[in-house]
Amino acid sequence: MPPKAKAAAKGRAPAKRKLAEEFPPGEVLIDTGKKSWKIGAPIGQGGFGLIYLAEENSSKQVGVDARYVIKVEPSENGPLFSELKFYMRAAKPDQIQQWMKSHKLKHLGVPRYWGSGLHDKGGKRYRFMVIDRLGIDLQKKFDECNRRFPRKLVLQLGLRLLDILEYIHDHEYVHADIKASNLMLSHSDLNQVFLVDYGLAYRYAPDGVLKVYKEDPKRCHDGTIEFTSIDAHKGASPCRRSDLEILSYCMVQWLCGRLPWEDNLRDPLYVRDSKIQSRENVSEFMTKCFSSQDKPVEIQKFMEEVKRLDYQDKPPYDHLRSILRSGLKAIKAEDNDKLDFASVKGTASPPSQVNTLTERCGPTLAYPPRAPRGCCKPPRRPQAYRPSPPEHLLLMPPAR
Ligand SMILES: Nc1ncnc2c1ncn2[C@@H]1O[C@H](COP(=O)(O)OP(=O)(O)OP(=O)(O)O)[C@@H](O)[C@H]1O
Repeated sequence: MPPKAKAAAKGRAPAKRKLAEEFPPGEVLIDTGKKSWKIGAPIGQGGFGLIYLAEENSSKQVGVDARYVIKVEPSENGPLFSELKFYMRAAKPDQIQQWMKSHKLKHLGVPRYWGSGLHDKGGKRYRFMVIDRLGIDLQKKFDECNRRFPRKLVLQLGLRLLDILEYIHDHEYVHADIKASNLMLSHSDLNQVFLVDYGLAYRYAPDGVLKVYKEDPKRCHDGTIEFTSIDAHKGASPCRRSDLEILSYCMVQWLCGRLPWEDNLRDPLYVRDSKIQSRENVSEFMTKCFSSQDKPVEIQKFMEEVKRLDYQDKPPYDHLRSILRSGLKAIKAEDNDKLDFASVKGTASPPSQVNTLTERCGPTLAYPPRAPRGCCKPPRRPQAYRPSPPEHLLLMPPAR
């Protein structure tokens, strides 16, 4: 059981992290490279901090079409610090540009990192990070589409994610929390999708040295319960195959609306065992999720391929891409760079239950919290369990 859940089970409230207080529009922050940034309206709230619209500092106010956002957290909070290290190591604009050129990609959905620093206000110290401003997240799109995405769209999203994962894996990181609410469309181009929230990203191969498999009972079930990998359920640090396993659960949920274990997310051992059973018999798992005429053969092949991977294996990205492309071919579609979110005809799946880890850790709110049209309650957003980073990490100087 994770520490926070353990505290809750014993009737103690989990230790609360401080939220950044709201800065007024016009506040100027200076990053470590001496570049100054002006803050606009807050547009998002995560578990630990706020996200503001931002622009390079000038005499103008920051408008609604700002190109950047600034994520701010009290400096002693760990999550932004770990995320910042990922961005500094792997998301510099030149680095991404070079990769896109060498891999002949028109788009790579990793938000660019533009700067970071510390800002003092009212006797308090805040850490901030400047990244690309993005638009709507795919969980909202999924709910708008009656919790089903068309097959073509799912395969296209799978292809985009394979590009993203190959890039971040090549830069020594795994994401470990892929899900619709962590996928956002570009603010200016609704055909571009980005993977965000690197708060749980893990450096699985520091300086090229792969971590070895080791189960830690204190870390069991890290991630978002419905999608997290079997490795994470067992308390092992996430690896490349974990990201691909999570992606396959996401694709299945987007296609059929609901994963078989969503009826009992309160029981992490039940979820773990259901996933282990599914891996042992992928064909039976597919039968649980799809009717015989709707069964996407390519997803089954994808899962069989992922199942073959050992903990330290490098995934066969090209082969996995070719499996998803064969699915597009089977429905006479091609990957034409357009993401079409038209709803799928059919019955909507009932909303999934709230998971216990979420309830115990306390949900994070969208800012401002918004209900979908015709609904009085916001739909449940799958929540990640975030372990506190070790103390020594909080004291480390930022990565170069
Ligand atoms: N680059 C971005 N551009 C625009 N909005 C963003 C961006 N990144 C995040 N947001 C918005 O801010 C909200 C909070 O994002 P953040 O990454 O801080 O979340 P978090 O702390 O990881 O918590 P959670 O995963 O629960 O949302 C997101 O839900 C999203 O609506």
